[in-house]
Order: sequence, then structure tokens, then C-alpha cells
Amino acid sequence: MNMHKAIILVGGPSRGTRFRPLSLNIPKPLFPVAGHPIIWHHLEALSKIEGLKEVLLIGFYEDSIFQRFIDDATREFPKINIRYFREYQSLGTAGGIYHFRDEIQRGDPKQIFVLNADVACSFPLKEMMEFHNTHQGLCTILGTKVAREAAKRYGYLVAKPESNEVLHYVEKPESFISDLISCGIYLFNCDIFNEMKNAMENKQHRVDRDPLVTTDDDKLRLEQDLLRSLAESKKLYVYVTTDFWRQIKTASSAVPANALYLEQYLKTNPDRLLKNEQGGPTIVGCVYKHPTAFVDPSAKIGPNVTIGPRVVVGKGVRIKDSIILDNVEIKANSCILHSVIGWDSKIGTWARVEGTPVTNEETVITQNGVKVQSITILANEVMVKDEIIIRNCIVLPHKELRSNCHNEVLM
Ligand SMILES: Nc1nc2c(ncn2[C@@H]2O[C@H](COP(=O)(O)OP(=O)(O)O[C@H]3O[C@H](CO)[C@@H](O)[C@H](O)[C@@H]3O)[C@@H](O)[C@H]2O)c(=O)[nH]1
Repeated sequence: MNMHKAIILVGGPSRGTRFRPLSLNIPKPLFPVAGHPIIWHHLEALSKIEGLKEVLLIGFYEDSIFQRFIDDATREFPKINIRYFREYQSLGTAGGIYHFRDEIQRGDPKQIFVLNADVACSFPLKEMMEFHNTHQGLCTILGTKVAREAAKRYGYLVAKPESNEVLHYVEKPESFISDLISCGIYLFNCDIFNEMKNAMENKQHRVDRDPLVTTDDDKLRLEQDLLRSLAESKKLYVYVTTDFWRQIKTASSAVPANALYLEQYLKTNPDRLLKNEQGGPTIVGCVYKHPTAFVDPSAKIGPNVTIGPRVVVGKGVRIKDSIILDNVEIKANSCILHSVIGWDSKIGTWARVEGTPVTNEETVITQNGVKVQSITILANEVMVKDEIIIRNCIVLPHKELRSNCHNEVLM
């Protein structure tokens, strides 16, 4: 049987800034969505690929950051060898892959999946593989269609309708090119390492020839330095998914990503979700609760709620479209909507913590001409006193909120 490997591009600390304040406590790839770290969902999908033996996390976080996750995931997915490889500095989306090429090619894998960490997706990896094996490409990208207004944020593809061969690839164009974008999920043949070598050499030649050319130092970018030329040489294909996909860039986008994975559980693993039971809380739609959490039977929860370990939800509490992280206590009759409640936070009685739902994470909500936060985010150890209303705010760690706040960043 052919052996496969996978790489998850986890990036590094400086790139997590848009994920603040949640990334102050945990690196973004490990932030829990639908009860599991973001990249656990990648691993779960990869574990279903027969012959997939190894997953390498490549990034520029400290070595120790992923150790516990790797230990836990290795127990859960025993057939996969999971390791972290650290770039000494950010080498770009292909730089780390090139740097660790010997390790990646060890054992002679037939093909290699490369997955961006910061996406939520149904990961149709088997379908991508079947598609890849029936085409002559060196790489298959997972593609999806997005709204026209989303131009500039993604890598865009123009493909031949009959064969799905990619004719053009443009990274974050200034103007509208196509509604088909790259999901940041790829399947490569190992020949990609020759292409990377050529791309590195071409870069070096450009610098040598013209001293005024400052290429982006030693970074090798999968998108600009490789995919574009793969398209030009007819070696790039796109497998288009109509299933769910979205980026997880900002802290706010964790809430819609959470909803997508919970809805997926409903289809694939409904036993992971809470059900309405006699004597239990009222459950609306998809709700995930960690077994160590307690929810009072008079509470009403859902849809799209994740309740983390050791959380205590009091009498008459209402929670909807939210992520409640470990050790949070929500006292009687409070209401949490469209929010993330950070680790060890405490919400008093009759309090209200509320955000505004967003359909598109980059949609800017303005009020009286001022940009406001959409999802409300409380970082760790925030205390909201009884009867206080917090609406559309970001609250940094260790704050005690004694008065109502709207549309603010509370430091
Ligand atoms: N190891 C490593 N990982 C990196 C580096 N730079 C970024 N990454 C990781 O690579 C992924 C892509 O990150 P960005 O470079 O921020 O690109 P983007 O704006 O997310 O756009 C990419 O993804 C889109 C889909 O989400 C694509 O549409 C787009 O074409 C591009 O591939 C993320 O998981 C990020 O953590 C690096 O130097 N080293």
C-alpha cells in the first residue's frame, strides 16, 4: 500500500496577533473549537486516510508548545506518528517544507498533504486524492467559491471547466479575478521538492543579477513562488468542494467555525452532542459539553454552543452561539450570546454578555461611524459582576467589570 504523509503549517506567535486576546493564553492552532484544538480537526480528517503514517507540524513556535497536544493526539490517533518541526525563523509557507525535505521524504511517501492550520473545513481529503490520482498534475488544491466582495483575501484560481486544470493562480489580487479560491489545502507529489529547489535557485539568481532586487530574504512562499509557476506549466489542478470551509483568522471567527464543526458532528457523530433528556437542560440545535462540565437542568443552551471542561452553568442561564472555555462559572439567570468566554472567567447573576452575529468575519460593523466589535470576547479570568451588560466588547485578561460597557476594547 502507498504511504502518505501530511504537513500542517502552524505558523508562529507573531502571526497570531489578529487572534488576540485569545492567543495571549494559547497558540492559535491549539484554541479549542467544538471541544477540540483547531488542528485536532485536521488530524481527525487525516486519520481517515489509509496509509497515512506521519503528520509533521511545521512552524516557528517554541518546541515545547505542541508537546502536550502531540502526546494526547498520539494516544487518540495511534496509527499516526505526529512530530513538530521548528523553523529557526519564519521561512514562509514553503520554506519550512523545503528546509525539512529530507525528513519529509524519509520512507518515500507517494504523496504529501499540506494543510494550513487556520481553517475550518470538512476536509474532503479522500475525494481530493481520488481526483489527484486521475489527473496528471503535480499538485491538487482544494478550491471553493466565495462571494465577489471577498476578493483580495485569498489565492484565486481560474480553471478549465472541463478538466479543472488551473490556468492562472493569483495570490490576493487587487481586483476581482474569479470567485474560485484556494482553501489552503493541497496534495503534492514528491516532485514538488525539485520545483522548490528551482524556485529557490531562481530567487537567488534574481538577487545576484540585480542588487536592487530585495527578494523576501530566505522566505519561500508556496503561493507566489510555486503555485503560480505550477499553473503556468500545467501541473496544477483544483478539486472544488461545496462542503463547508472558512478561515479562522480573528478571535471572532472561532464562533462561526465552532458552529460549522458542531453541525458536522450532527451529521457524522451525533453522539458527541447533547440531547434533550428528561430532567436535563433544554437543548436547542447543536451543543457540545465536556463531560466534566455541569449545566443546571433549568438552563437553556444552543444552538451552536461549546461548553468546556469544569464549566458550571447556573439556574435559568441562556447561552447561544458561544464558546465557553475551561473553568468558567456562569451564575443564575445570566445570558451569553455570540461570545467567547475565556478560561476561569466568572459571570455574575442576571448579567448579559452579548455580541453581534457575523456571517462574514471581515464584515465591518459600524455604529455612528465607529467600527465596533462583533463577537464579544472575554479573555481569561475576567469577572462580570451581577446585572452588568457587556455588548460588542473585547475584554483583556483579569478585568473586573462593574459597569455596563458597549462597543469597547477594555484593557
Ligand atoms: N511553518 C510556517 N507556517 C507559516 C508561515 N507563514 C504562514 N504560515 C502558516 O501558513 C498558513 C497560511 O498563512 P498566511 O501566510 O497568513 O496566508 P493566508 O492569508 O491565510 O492565505 C493563505 O490561505 C488562504 C486560505 O485560508 C489561501 O486562499 C491563500 O492563497 C493562502 O494560501 C497559516 O496556517 C499560517 O499559520 C511560515 O513562515 N512558516
